[in-house]
Amino acid sequence: MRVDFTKMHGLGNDFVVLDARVHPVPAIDTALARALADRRTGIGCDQLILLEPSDAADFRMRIFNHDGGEVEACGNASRAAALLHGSAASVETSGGTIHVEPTNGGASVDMGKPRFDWEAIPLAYGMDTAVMPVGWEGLDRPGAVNVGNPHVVFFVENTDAVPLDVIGPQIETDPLFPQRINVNVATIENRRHIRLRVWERGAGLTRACGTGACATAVHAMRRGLVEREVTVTLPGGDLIIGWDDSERIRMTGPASESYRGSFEWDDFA
Ligand SMILES: N[C@H](CCC[C@H](N)C(=O)O)C(=O)O
Repeated sequence: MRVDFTKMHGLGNDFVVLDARVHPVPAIDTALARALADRRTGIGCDQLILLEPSDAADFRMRIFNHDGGEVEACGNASRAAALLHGSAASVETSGGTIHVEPTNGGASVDMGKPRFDWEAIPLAYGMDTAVMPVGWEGLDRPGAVNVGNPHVVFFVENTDAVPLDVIGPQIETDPLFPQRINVNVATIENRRHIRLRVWERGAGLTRACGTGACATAVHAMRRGLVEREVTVTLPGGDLIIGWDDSERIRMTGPASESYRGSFEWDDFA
C-alpha cells in the first residue's frame, strides 16, 4: 500500500507527517515508527507524526519518537500541524488538548498549563520539583515540569560547555524518571533571553525542542530569573515563550514544509 507523507520541520527539529484524515494509514507500531525515522534505511526524522480525525477536537496528533516510542507532546510538530491544517484548530494529544493558530511563516500554540507536582512529572519518589536535591556529573539542582511531556531543566553558565551527548542519556534513563525524561541545559542571557540545548527522550540531541523551550522558560520564570515573555534561542533558531496569568503557556515560532513524497508501507512493516 502506498502512503503519502509530508516532510516538515520546526527550527530543524524534523518530522515525517502522515495525515490519516485524507488517506488511510495502517496501524503504526514501535518497530514501524523506528524504521521510518531511521536516517540511513528509512525516510529519516526526529519524530513521526500521525494526524487523525478526533471526536474531542478538530483533529488528533500522535507523536512517535525516533526510537519508535509514542509520547504525549511535541511543540515543534504542533506548529507544523498548524501549518498543514491551515487554520486555527484544537488538537487532541495524549498529553492534553492544545490550540494552534497559523501565523506568517509558522504558528502560535496554546500549550496548556504546566504541571509541577512530582507525581505529574512523573518522578519515582516525592521531592520539591522547583529545585531538586539531585545532581549528575556537575549538573545539579534542576527543576522538573510536565508540559504535556516530562522535562528536567538545568541552568548552567555555558550550555556549549556541557557534554550533553554523554550526560543526556544518563539522565534520560535514570530510575528517578519512570517514563524517562527530556533533558534541558539552559543559560540565562538576560531577563528576556535564554539559550538552550536539549537531549530529547527517545530522539537525542535535536536542533530544537518546543516543549523543552516551554519547560525551560516557565522554570526560569518560576525562579524569577526572566520576564513572563522570553526569547529562547536553540541551535536551530528562536522561539517566543509567554506564560501569562492564565497559567497557560504560549509558544510562537516558525514551521516549514520541506517536501512531499510517498512510500510503500510494506517496505517498512
Ligand atoms: N522527545 C519528546 C517528544 C518531542 C518533543 C520535541 N520535539 C518538541 O518539539 O517538543 C518526548 O519524548 O517527550
